[in-house]
Amino acid sequence: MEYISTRGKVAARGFIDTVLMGLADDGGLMVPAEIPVISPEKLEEWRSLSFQELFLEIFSYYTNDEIPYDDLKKMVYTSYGNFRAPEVTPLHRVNDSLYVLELFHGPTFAFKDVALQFMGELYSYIAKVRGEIIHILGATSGDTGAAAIQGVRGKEGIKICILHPHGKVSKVQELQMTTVDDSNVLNLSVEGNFDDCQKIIKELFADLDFKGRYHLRAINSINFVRILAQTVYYFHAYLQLPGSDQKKVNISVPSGNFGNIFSGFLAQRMGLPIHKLIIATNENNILERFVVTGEYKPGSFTGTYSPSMDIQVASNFERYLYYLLDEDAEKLSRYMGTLQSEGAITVDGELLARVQADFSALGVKNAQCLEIISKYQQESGYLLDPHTACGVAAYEKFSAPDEISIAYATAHPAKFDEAIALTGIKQEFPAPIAALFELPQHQVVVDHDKAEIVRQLVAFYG
Ligand SMILES: Cc1ncc(COP(=O)(O)O)c(C=O)c1O
Ligand SMILES: N[C@@H](CCOP(=O)(O)O)C(=O)O
Repeated sequence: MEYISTRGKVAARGFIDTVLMGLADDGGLMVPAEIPVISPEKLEEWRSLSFQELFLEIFSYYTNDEIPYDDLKKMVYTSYGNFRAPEVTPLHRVNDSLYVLELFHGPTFAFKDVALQFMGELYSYIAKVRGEIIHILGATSGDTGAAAIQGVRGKEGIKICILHPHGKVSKVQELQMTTVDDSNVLNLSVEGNFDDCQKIIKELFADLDFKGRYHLRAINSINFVRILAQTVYYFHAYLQLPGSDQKKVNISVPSGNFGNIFSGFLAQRMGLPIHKLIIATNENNILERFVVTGEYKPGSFTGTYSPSMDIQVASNFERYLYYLLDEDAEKLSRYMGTLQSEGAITVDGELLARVQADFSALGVKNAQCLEIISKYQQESGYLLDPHTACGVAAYEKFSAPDEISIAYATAHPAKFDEAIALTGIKQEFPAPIAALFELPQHQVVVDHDKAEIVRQLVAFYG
């Protein structure tokens, strides 16, 4: 398997070089040159596999044996050994037509742990085997940062710096990141929003001299391995679901940076028979507007009860656009140029019809988010986090009687008690979360100023 850039201007790379490159050197995103297709017979064989076994099967199509099987197996079993559920990502039945896939049983109680526990092991392996220096630079609206730090804290040969928007992450998210006192971790708390943080790190990755000199590596979903690791639970969820061989199966995905839903799009292209892929967003509804009208136009930033999805510029949208444009890198580059120069792009006619066949989308208002949390708590005793509640609201809008839906529970409700408390529901924090409130915090608050951030990075990476 070779990997190429959506913008078509980097030479094809292997698996490990693609991981190390992160953002493609031409400013695009790396994608597999060809998506492997899994036959229905093979899928049936996979029904009995554990999460870890499925992971190894799926990765075998992508890694070109650059990592010996036993080494990969060891990394996979280590990554998921500390999850609190033996199934890693268990399915919870809410009612006959709705299941919730609990993606929050990892160390930081959010879906990011699934890919980032593995990426921590992978980077550590690459540092040892290839002698590569791994200086991770990431941006977060709260969950990626916590999970990435947890995945690499204290690991030899790795340093990690995470930018988060100051005061715009939940208290638990902030504590998860800033109470880590390992010397290989730097938290920069940026006066700005997530889009500002993401813009700065993308500019630094695009500065090839800076990227090379300081060995910058990506953990955000611009890195293809994040996307690939997330496809595993699409397969696992579908194959675990009772009745998935008889009924149409929809998957509703709380979405912000478009990474999780893009993993679903990839799984679908690999042959997983997902019926509707549903994009659930909040009041930052750029993705809903795109699916409904064809216009992709970052708007003004709104703070919501689901802060991890407070994103206007969705990184992986470029990967989707590349496939929508039939893998035409020149056309894609023109569209991205227009987005840059005019602040918006529009698709219409046959292209828009294809977008609407690929996705359904709903932007959920704050009030509806809280109503859904209260409703499901009262009706079934199941407490949804605010992001998951957006996914459940979208399931309610788009599911038909002959279908089963899986809504992704992307975080544990304890991470977002500020919103849960507004419903009047009192929750008990799991012990590892409660313990965070006793620990000292380590972070540097910086202005939204690239030069200042660069000074911090140079001092940290050395
Ligand atoms: C809890 C939660 N739900 C949903 C999302 C959105 O996922 P994505 O950015 O992959 O679209 C995020 C952030 O990524 C998140 O942390
Ligand atoms: N919601 C995310 C934003 C970053 O997304 P990523 O998937 O590109 O890492 C977060 O929690 O930080």
